[in-house]
Amino acid sequence: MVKVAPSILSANFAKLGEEIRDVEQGGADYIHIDVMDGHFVPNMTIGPLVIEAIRPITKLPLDVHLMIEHPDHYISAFAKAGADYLSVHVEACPHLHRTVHFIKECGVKAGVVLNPHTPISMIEHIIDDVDLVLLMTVNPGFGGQKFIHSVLPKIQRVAQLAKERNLSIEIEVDGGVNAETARLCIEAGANVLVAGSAIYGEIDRAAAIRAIRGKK
Ligand SMILES: O=C(CO)[C@H](O)[C@H](O)COP(=O)(O)O
Ligand SMILES: [Co+2]
Repeated sequence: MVKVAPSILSANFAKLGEEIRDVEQGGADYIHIDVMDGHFVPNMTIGPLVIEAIRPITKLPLDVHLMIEHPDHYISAFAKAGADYLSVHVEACPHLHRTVHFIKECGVKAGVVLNPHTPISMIEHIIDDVDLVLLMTVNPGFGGQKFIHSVLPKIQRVAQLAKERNLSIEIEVDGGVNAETARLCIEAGANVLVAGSAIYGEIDRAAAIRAIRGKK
């Protein structure tokens, strides 16, 4: 079953509540929230306060993508704010095992994220402990970028690892996802598709979500 996670990065922040309700009514499965610190990535977005404000306005799980240095310092704040999934970049976590287990101790599902150039071998010894693997198909920091096709074999490799080890993890893809690239990701084995501009750039968000899911 393919899930769609609209990224609010491309939403109108002046009416964020309405923008979230719109995609919930349009059939979204998760709300994807991009947290950027201006250090790990060259852009700044939102913190726990905004997540706390969003929490009561939707029943959907909040899928929080941390693009920040020293994520351990902020994990409990994001957990208290109402995150359902907290995903950290392996490139930002020298003690990834500790970080993943700290997320779980905070009562939140744990995800690990790989930049386009980062090999799957980086998560071979942690994949059994996580709930979600997120593969970046753009270099993180901005919405509206072009999908990097060379990540597709990495999706296949994660799907293969999950099968070999009998893991029921979410395999999520983020960056440049539209109806056409979504199809390639699903074929490669992804089951959660993040999309910002391809959903919030359209007037009919329900139709955009259906198109990404591969339904008319
Ligand atoms: O993590 C992200 C960027 O770092 C965003 O989730 C992603 O870019 C979504 O935007 P789009 O679908 O427009 O590429
Ligand atoms: Co993201």
